[in-house]
Amino acid sequence: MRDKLKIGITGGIGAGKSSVSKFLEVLGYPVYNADERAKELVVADPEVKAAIINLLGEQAYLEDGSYNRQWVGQQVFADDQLLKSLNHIVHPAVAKDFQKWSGRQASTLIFKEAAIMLEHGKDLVGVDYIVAVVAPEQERIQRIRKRDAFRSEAQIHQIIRNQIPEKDLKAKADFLIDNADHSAVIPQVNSLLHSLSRIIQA
Ligand SMILES: CC(C)(COP(=O)(O)OP(=O)(O)OC[C@H]1O[C@@H](n2cnc3c(N)ncnc32)[C@H](O)[C@@H]1O)[C@@H](O)C(=O)NCCC(=O)NCCS
Ligand SMILES: Nc1ncnc2c1ncn2[C@@H]1O[C@H](COP(=O)(O)OP(=O)(O)OP(=O)(O)O)[C@@H](O)[C@H]1O
Repeated sequence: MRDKLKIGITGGIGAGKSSVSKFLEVLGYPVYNADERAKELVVADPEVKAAIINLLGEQAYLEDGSYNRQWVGQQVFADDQLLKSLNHIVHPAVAKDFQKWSGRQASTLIFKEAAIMLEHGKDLVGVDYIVAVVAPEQERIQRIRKRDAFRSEAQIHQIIRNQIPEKDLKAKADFLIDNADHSAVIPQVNSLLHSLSRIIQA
């Protein structure tokens, strides 16, 4: 019997990580959203903020101190090296923050949602198993065009190019959730929870 099981939820842009995470939250499970927390930490953590300004310049922040996401996104998604350097600053801070957060959770089963996960390995990300949410690339592009009107189609392709290819994601993940437009996700999440509860009780 395990005292805590940490599960990573990952997937490419528009695959449906947040939709699956929201469903888990509705069921009462704690979910740490790494993408959201990263955007808070780049403002709240003075060391992270200084390192980002050193990397990208003052323009990374707006006059009111908020993170200039749109501008930063334009810079880093078009430049692999710059994205790597930004990851190098942000990811260790997120890993530390996740560790603190998980220590505060009473639940046996907790989740961490993040875009970047299999690129780093389970140990570094601090999870025991990884769930990949997948959907066909064309459907993902259509969803993002609808959700993020400010993003050009070129940027969506740049982001996809910077994420792990779906065939590698499928091969490396411990569990898969197929979130194609017409697939039923809720029964898959229920079956995942059933498998995880068996692991906890083993
Ligand atoms: C580059 C930033 C400013 C863009 O912000 P913006 O609000 O425009 O986009 P958003 O965060 O919604 O991301 C858009 C898509 O790109 C994906 N994405 C985000 N960061 C990365 C990354 N480092 N590598 C690959 N894909 C990424 C997201 O999952 C999403 O699918 C922001 O994503 C960022 O600071 N990323 C670096 C930190 C990071 O790696 N976060 C994710 C995991 S901790
Ligand atoms: N099965 C589905 N059919 C149609 N639209 C969907 C489906 N699942 C999610 N969407 C929509 O697609 C968009 C992307 O979903 P979601 O935000 O959950 O993906 P994500 O993997 O978290 O994306 P990102 O990496 O960009 O944060 C959202 O607008 C969501 O409402």
